Amino acid sequence: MDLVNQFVTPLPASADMLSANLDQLSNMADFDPAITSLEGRLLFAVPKKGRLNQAALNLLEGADIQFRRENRLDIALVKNLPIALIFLPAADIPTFVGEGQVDLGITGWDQVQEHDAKVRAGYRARRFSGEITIEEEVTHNGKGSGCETVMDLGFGGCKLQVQVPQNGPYSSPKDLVGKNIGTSFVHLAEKYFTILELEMDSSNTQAGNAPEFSGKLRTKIIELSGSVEAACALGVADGIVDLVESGETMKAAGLKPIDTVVETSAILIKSRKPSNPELVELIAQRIRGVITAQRYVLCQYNIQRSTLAEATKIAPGKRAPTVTSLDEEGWVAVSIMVEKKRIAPIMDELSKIGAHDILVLDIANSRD
Ligand SMILES: Nc1ncnc2c1ncn2[C@@H]1O[C@H](COP(=O)(O)OP(=O)(O)OP(=O)(O)O)[C@@H](O)[C@H]1O
Ligand SMILES: O=P(O)(O)OC[C@H]1O[C@H](OP(=O)(O)OP(=O)(O)O)[C@H](O)[C@@H]1O
Repeated sequence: MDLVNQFVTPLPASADMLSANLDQLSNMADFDPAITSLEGRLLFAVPKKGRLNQAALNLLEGADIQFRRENRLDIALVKNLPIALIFLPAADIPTFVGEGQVDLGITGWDQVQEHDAKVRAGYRARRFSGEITIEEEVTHNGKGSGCETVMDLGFGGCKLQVQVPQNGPYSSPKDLVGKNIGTSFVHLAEKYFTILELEMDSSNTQAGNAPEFSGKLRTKIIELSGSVEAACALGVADGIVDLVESGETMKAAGLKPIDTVVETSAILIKSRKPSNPELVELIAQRIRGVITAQRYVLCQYNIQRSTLAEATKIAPGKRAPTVTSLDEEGWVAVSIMVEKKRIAPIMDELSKIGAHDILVLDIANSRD
């Protein structure tokens, strides 16, 4: 499979690295083409560093995807399944998956949206003559990226927000039109301000004023690769578009949010035509099982049969409770799956209505 030579959009920098890694792999002393070749393997991209890396590796472990990663190699062959893991920056994964060079990937929804906005930017540039409608911009939401979302992975949650200095002159996104915006998400920021400018111009037209939309974005988007929050204080930008999780970085930089561009979390994505759809489905099932196991606990308790209906109302279980008779007249044992975050108040309430011997057990793995 040619991993690096078939890109439609400009090649991400990580493509060169992959090419070198493939050469290294085939030069390894114990190279055995039968087990070391990428041929016939499903290619699965995993964030090589950053916020999503560890949680993604934990998911692979939970799904029993076993691999050994050679020192400094960004390709690892899976021992127990016909899969090769490709370690890439989270930002490049939608490009590789979207163009079908890689079958599956773990990345952030924000990165998929950014890639989509980048693909879309070419179209916008061609038609940037006032013809683009707001509806076209708004409804075109992730469709051009070439990636399909398989599932939300439930970690890496944060928001991409428009931020301005707390004590500055700006209070609404409209105040930033025509100003300088610092961001690493240049294409999403460009899309956001395109929509905003179109909306402002169309309401100007409705108010009888001449439309200002000249066919060129008036807001200047400045690309920054990190420490974006410093841009306002340093006089580089009037506002920024950056990720916010706890809000600590934003506050420390004296900034406040004035709008949210995208709410994001980590997702599993697949290409439109994966090389082995059955294996994609198997991996998706295993990952779903791991996520369910992480989210739920198993709760067991004993209760009088006459109170069972009331207890079931408090905690109905994921599908329905498993009820077994106890070797004691009028008593039953109940077993249910409960979301971890709700278990404490549920135990309180069950106890209040007369449940005994309430036990909570971790779930190691699960399958729907
Ligand atoms: N607090 C957070 N800040 C940044 N990203 C986060 C955060 N929480 C979750 N993420 C997710 O992690 C993804 C990767 O971000 P991260 O900055 O870790 O990547 P990276 O590959 O190390 O990039 P960089 O080299 O720019 O730091 C983001 O696109 C986002 O989906
Ligand atoms: O809301 P918080 O919990 O403070 O997290 C948000 C910060 O985390 C990210 O930066 P990161 O630490 O990944 O470094 P970077 O600035 O180099 O991107 C992001 O760009 C924010 O600066």
